[in-house]
Amino acid sequence: MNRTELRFALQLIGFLDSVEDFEDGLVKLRERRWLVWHPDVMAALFRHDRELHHPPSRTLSPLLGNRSVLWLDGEEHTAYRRTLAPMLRANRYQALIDEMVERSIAELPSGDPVGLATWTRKLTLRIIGRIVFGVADDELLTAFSRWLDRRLGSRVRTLAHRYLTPGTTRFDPHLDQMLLHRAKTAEPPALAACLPPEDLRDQVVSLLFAGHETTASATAWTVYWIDRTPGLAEQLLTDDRLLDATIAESLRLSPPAALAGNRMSDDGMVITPSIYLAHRRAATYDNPHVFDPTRKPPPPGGFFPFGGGVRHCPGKELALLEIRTIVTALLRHRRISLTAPRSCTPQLRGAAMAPPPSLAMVATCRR
Ligand code: HEM
Repeated sequence: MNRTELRFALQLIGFLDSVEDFEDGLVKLRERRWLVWHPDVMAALFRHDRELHHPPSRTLSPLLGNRSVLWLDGEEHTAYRRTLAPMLRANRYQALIDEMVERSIAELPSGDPVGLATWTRKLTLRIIGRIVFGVADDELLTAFSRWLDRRLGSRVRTLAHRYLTPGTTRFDPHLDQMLLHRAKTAEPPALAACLPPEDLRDQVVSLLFAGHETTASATAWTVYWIDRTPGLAEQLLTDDRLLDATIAESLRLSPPAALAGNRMSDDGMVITPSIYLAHRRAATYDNPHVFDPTRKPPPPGGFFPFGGGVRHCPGKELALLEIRTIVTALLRHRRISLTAPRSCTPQLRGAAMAPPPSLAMVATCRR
């Protein structure tokens, strides 16, 4: 590994910040591997995505398994996406999400701090757990979170998991057994009943993982930006379009996934799209570091928090519905303030950017 790749691997956000001003919007990481974020290159890449390969992530494949949807390719991938699409349609789950959000907010202590990202992670995992299994099982989800946290719960753990014993499978047989039992006994129309039985473990783990980490971070970042913007919380109570613009602007400035999945050409050239850098490009956005929900829409290839091409996130609408529902309910029922909003360096969990665990929310009941 050369110096550039080492910095990219060990200090992802620091490295991305250091190349932010590269006008070409691309940087060579090593021979035949490029990091790209120029909007024209991104738009072309996503247009030709079907012709490219999608190699497994070195960090995630030992956890999610080799048969995860995240790196299935070709016809298998297309068929799997076709099965998944109707099961992830957001409007099927509005009532379920409303109920779970109301319950989680009612459980919040009034006036006492709770870790913001920890709370959103627990709630979004409960929601995707119900969607996948059809029933609530907090014990199983707690065991799943613990297993994931041991591997990706901090930057140090992510790096240790990735580089100390690279490629070693990190399944937990006991947890897998519990997940498979739950998935096999799921009542239709729960999602697990529609998954291919031969890859069930890898697909269940992938959906639980992809379906909550990013949504939890996006929700927490949205609450963070609302807290940092005087007067915004009150405006959002009556302006739904401003709420959607606020969520979009939070996804721009604090994208939960700093990178989209690697793409590889037939001759082995690897391209890593950087969502983080595309969203901060000065030639694309005026004052890119300023949070401004009234911005005009970005050009094609300039905004892609959910990735793009044939791998674009199938949970996008579901995620946006969750974020909208959680933020609206929080603002309606509670007066929110954050305890450490100025020291908010993102925490890396895998390639996901979450607010640090020290960022706490105080949610006082509205009278
Ligand atoms: C704010 C929340 C979310 C963000 C920012 C996000 C972001 C992403 C990104 C960047 C990718 C990679 C796309 C690419 O390589 O071009 C992806 C893939 C994926 N996401 Fe999401 N995601 C979110 C929520 C969800 C939810 C709720 C689900 C529900 C299960 C989900 C399921 C998936 C799956 C299965 C893939 C793999 C798709 C494939 O490779 O074909 N995501 N997501």
